[in-house]
Amino acid sequence: MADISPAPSDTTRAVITARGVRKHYGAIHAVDGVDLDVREGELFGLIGHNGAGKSTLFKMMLGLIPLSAGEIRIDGAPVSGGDFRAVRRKIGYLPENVVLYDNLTGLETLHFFARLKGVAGQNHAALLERVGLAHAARRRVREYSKGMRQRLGFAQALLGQPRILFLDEPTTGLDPEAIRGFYAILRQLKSQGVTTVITSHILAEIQERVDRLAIMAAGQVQASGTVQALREQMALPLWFSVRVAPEDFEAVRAALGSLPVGAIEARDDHVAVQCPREAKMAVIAALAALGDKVRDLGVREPSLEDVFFGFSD
Ligand SMILES: Nc1ncnc2c1ncn2[C@@H]1O[C@H](COP(=O)(O)OP(=O)(O)OP(=O)(O)O)[C@@H](O)[C@H]1O
Repeated sequence: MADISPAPSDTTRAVITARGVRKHYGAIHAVDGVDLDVREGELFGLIGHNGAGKSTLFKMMLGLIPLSAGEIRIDGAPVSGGDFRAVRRKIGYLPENVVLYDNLTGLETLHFFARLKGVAGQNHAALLERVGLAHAARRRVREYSKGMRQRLGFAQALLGQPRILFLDEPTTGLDPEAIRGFYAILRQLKSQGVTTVITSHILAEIQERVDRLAIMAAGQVQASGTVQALREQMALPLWFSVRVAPEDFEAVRAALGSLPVGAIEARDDHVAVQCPREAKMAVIAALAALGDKVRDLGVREPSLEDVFFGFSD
């Protein structure tokens, strides 16, 4: 399901800023000079190979581990400064491996985390219902499935109605329906101005849903922007799928003969045409001139996976 709410404009204030951020563990440069701005109300994706530095960057943004160099500000406050305590209360965090206590029920878990976070006055039963766990509120976590644990982890991140959410691989273990429900909640939160940073390895899931994203590799941001901007920056070709009768395959070739298209491959009931973005409209015009011979036409944009491999390899 595509996110149809508008992306925050370029002028929206940055809630998270990172400048020259580094984290070294001895000789390992886990994060190696990251500059990043995340705007208020934005749903921002952070993607990268295993070990690219995403979780380390998250932990620094949360003030959980010190920076080796650089500066991160959340809501204007440096994460290493005294003012960050107050900002910390506005942040919700779902770690990659959320630690839950098997002997507690779902409700008790939320009470426990609420005390730990110092937030009171929230209806925990309603929060469990929001993440689809109302039926399991009084069951012990030891009886929870992987997806239920993940939902409970998400619920704890939402305690205290945070304005900024850091979610590290939040959809791991969720079934497709739960993933939809999860993003529906993120959209609601976004409409209330909540800023969310999310990591995921499931690129197909993230590409339709984030406003902007950053691709990390070897501790650095290789590229950032909207999925469409990254596609254009990579100048990856599109693919047309032109459905025609086999006897008309040659007519398609001939119609495209003078255009700067790439591969033209005849398949079962269609011709696949690789096309640079700038030739897209000329190709459509040439195919339209074939009239009824063209029975159907599809265009496949490069996927986020194509873009990802282009930037991260
Ligand atoms: N406490 C630590 N001590 C030493 N090296 C570490 C530590 N934490 C992370 N690293 C190293 O830093 C690099 C980045 O790790 P990080 O966990 O940030 O990657 P990631 O992008 O979150 O990976 P994944 O997608 O697998 O979760 C890796 O090489 C990792 O081994």
